[in-house]
Amino acid sequence: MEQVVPVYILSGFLGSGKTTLLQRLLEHFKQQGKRPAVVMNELGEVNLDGLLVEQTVPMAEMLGGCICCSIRGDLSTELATLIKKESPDVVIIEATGAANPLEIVDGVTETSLYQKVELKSLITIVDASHLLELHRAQQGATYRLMQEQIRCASVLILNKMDQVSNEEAEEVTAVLHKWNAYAKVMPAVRCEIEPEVLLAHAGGILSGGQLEGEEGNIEVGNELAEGEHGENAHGGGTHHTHDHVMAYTHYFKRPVNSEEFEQFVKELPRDVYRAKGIVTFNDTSSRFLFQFAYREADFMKITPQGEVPDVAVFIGEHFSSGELHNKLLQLEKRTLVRPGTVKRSL
Ligand SMILES: Nc1nc2c(ncn2[C@@H]2O[C@H](COP(=O)(O)OP(=O)(O)OP(=O)(O)O)[C@@H](O)[C@H]2O)c(=O)[nH]1
Repeated sequence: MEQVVPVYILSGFLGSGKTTLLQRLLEHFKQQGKRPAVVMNELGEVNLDGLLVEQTVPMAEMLGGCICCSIRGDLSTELATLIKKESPDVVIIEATGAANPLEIVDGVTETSLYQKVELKSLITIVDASHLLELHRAQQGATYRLMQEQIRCASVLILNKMDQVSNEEAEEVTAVLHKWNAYAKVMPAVRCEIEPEVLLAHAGGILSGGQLEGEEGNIEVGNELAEGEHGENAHGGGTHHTHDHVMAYTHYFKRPVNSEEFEQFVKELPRDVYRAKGIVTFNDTSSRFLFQFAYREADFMKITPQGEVPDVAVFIGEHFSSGELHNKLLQLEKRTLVRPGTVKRSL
């Protein structure tokens, strides 16, 4: 008889730590002798997170849009095809950080109509200090989206605890309990949680109906229905677009100077809250994967398998992609004028 394939959804705002957790879970399943597969959704046109996942892991990539909006209909088809082709023991879906998780729940449940899948849990990862800052400001589309991701979760990972004080940790934990009284809250640094413990707590997805019924108990329960989030035509009546979120993908034509690039990343406009990419510098010997999340940048040496272009993706709200484009072009031009600068190691 056909096995029922368990499916886990990883939700959480951009840069909160979804890929970090994905890597841990994949390792765990493999140690158990299981064959995991991944559905990965990125707002940009290239799957940079995918490069951090071992090539032996079967993966369906949904690029250039968000599962919950523009390419939502594809999720159930992609999931079904992946299961048919690869016969995995378990599937993990990593949504874009901008996704409304209830729409993904819908997609997975749709798949279960023609394929034996069981949605096991929706794990939401929260960047502790980012949430705290937004909660103190009490406004903005990002704040409301995070709230939605937290409310839908069956388990919550309060990540990046290394960046908050004890008092702040208490304050942000209280916010999570207030918004979602049902989910277990697990504090973590780099999502370091015993997978068995995490998966044991990861039951009981809240359905849209349940959420509606519970709104009276939850602070600012229906805020997502207002403001920048408009209804769209997908049907179901509760879908909210997030057209305030935009992504700019830049393909580099030539290497850039590492110090100038670091400076450029440091000076990114505040409305760019996430960036990542692969760059070749003219003054280092290796290529680098760079990450920028909540104003922190990180550079890692990388040797990508196969043909991977030099590319950077910027995600944020209402920023000028033209301005970024011009600045990057200038960096590229400058290295044309000043070739062969001193080698440095990052
Ligand atoms: N200081 C700190 N950094 C972390 C922690 N967890 C993850 N990071 C870093 O935060 C950045 C983003 O982590 P990811 O796991 O890529 O986040 P993500 O949610 O997959 O990001 P998107 O795919 O853009 O939505 C990376 O540079 C991580 O190394 C943590 O607990 N503390």
